Amino acid sequence: MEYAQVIIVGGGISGLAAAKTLGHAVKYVLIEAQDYLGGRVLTVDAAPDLAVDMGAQYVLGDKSALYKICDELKMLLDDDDADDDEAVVVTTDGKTINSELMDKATDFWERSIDDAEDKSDGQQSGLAVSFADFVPKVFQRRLLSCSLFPRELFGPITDYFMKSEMTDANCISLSDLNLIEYSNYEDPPGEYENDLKYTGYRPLVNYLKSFIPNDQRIRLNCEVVRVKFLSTERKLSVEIHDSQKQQKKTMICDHIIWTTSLGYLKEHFHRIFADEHDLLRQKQNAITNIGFGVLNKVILIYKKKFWRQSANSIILLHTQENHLFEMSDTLRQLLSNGSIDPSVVQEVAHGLSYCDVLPCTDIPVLVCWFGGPAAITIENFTEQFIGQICHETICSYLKIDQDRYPPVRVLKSGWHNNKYTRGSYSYHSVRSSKQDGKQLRIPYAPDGIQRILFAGEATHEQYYASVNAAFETGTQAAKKILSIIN
Ligand SMILES: Cc1cc2nc3c(=O)[nH]c(=O)nc-3n(C[C@H](O)[C@H](O)[C@H](O)COP(=O)(O)OP(=O)(O)OC[C@H]3O[C@@H](n4cnc5c(N)ncnc54)[C@H](O)[C@@H]3O)c2cc1C
Repeated sequence: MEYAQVIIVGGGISGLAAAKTLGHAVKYVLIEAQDYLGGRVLTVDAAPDLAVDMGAQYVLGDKSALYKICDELKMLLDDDDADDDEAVVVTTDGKTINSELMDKATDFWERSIDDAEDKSDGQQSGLAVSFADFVPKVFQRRLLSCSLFPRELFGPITDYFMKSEMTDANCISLSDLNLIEYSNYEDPPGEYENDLKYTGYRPLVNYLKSFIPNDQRIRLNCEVVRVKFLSTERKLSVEIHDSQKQQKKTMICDHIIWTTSLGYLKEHFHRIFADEHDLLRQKQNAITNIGFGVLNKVILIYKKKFWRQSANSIILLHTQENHLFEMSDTLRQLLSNGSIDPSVVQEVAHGLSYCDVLPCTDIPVLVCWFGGPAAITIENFTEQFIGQICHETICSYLKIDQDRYPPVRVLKSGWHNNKYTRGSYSYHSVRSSKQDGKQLRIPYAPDGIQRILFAGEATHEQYYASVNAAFETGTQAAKKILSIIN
């Protein structure tokens, strides 16, 4: 039976950072269920000289260890003009809203979160407080107290901020987002969001992979399906399913660094560790309680820009609730070919509130963000169909003929249907607490020695849900193993 000192489960940023840290001296193998390395960091070629990220897109915190590496790899966009750019804010009937008004609303939203956080501090401890119970109400009171905002915009602006928050926090609904834990969240140190150049995150994955001494150490298309501690031998037995060869194989090791997503653990934890009752007991609540939501992108690539040259984003304010734009023949055809209920068009159109203009390229690219239930809906239809709805929604709000500038390519992510991810990243739900986070991180030591170390985005204490979290937890788990081995 093949033996390795360490088996790393998962070849996302956490697993790759662990491999880099273990270095040449340790005999390790990295097992990855999919056919590529990077996991939720997935860069695809969209056009000649343009790669786009279907997962993580920003480097968070310009004082972080991860940022330093990305900077050295010259991956970061040095966008001096970015400060002059602003959002195009437009309503259903094509009215443009002054972006300063949106800035004011953003300030109100942020202050409402602060107020709500202070208020929730005073709540009885142990009582979970949902984001939805406080923030939107406080926000609406602020809008009411300010004469700048027309009454008819209260609802659409609140709806926009709620959708943005659902997208950022990546929760199923704001009623499920734990306000107390939300306020305890700390961003990676430094400037929050930093854009990447046209190469996306790819150079980071290649850089981390370059530390793996030879390809024998990487097993792609291999899923770890069962783990058992052999108490007599004091070793771990790891059953692996190779989906290409359609073979099962068992390996033996001393330690595991486990980096799979929380979404994957929610589905498979009990099966994989069925023999390890203490471990099941230890982590069951954490895995059940901590939230794992879905965030998806639809990327529209155009030949020509049809939005304002200096716009860095497009915000759609849905001022007419049940409004549906006049569909083009192309969209009608796609609907009837797929026998699709037209209500899907409405759901997707209403779910779209925010698009980024990709700053790293002269090619016109819009990144449309979907959170909450619409993020799952869009996974069930083709790129062409969903892309066409996004395109026509944007055109209808901007009052542009939808046939004049059709997208030349559409890309769509599918993080929920990906069976090795089952969503995008973690958040604290109203059922979870700091204690659950701690339980998720705790290593498993059946014989008093830490045998299975848990790493990955969701196990970071402060800034879970980020690439930084994946990188740091993978690095730390490997350092811990080095200290045990040596
Ligand atoms: C749409 C989207 C946008 C995001 N935007 C940002 C952003 O802008 N900035 C940011 O910092 N973060 C962002 N994130 C979050 C960031 O991508 C993740 O936090 C990070 O990449 C997680 O890395 P990881 O190594 O912990 O997990 P993963 O990347 O999920 O790696 C785990 C790996 O384990 C593999 N695996 C699963 N099960 C098994 C098994 N049984 N056996 C073997 N292998 C297995 C999976 O295939 C996967 O490759 C975003 C995520 C998404 C989805």
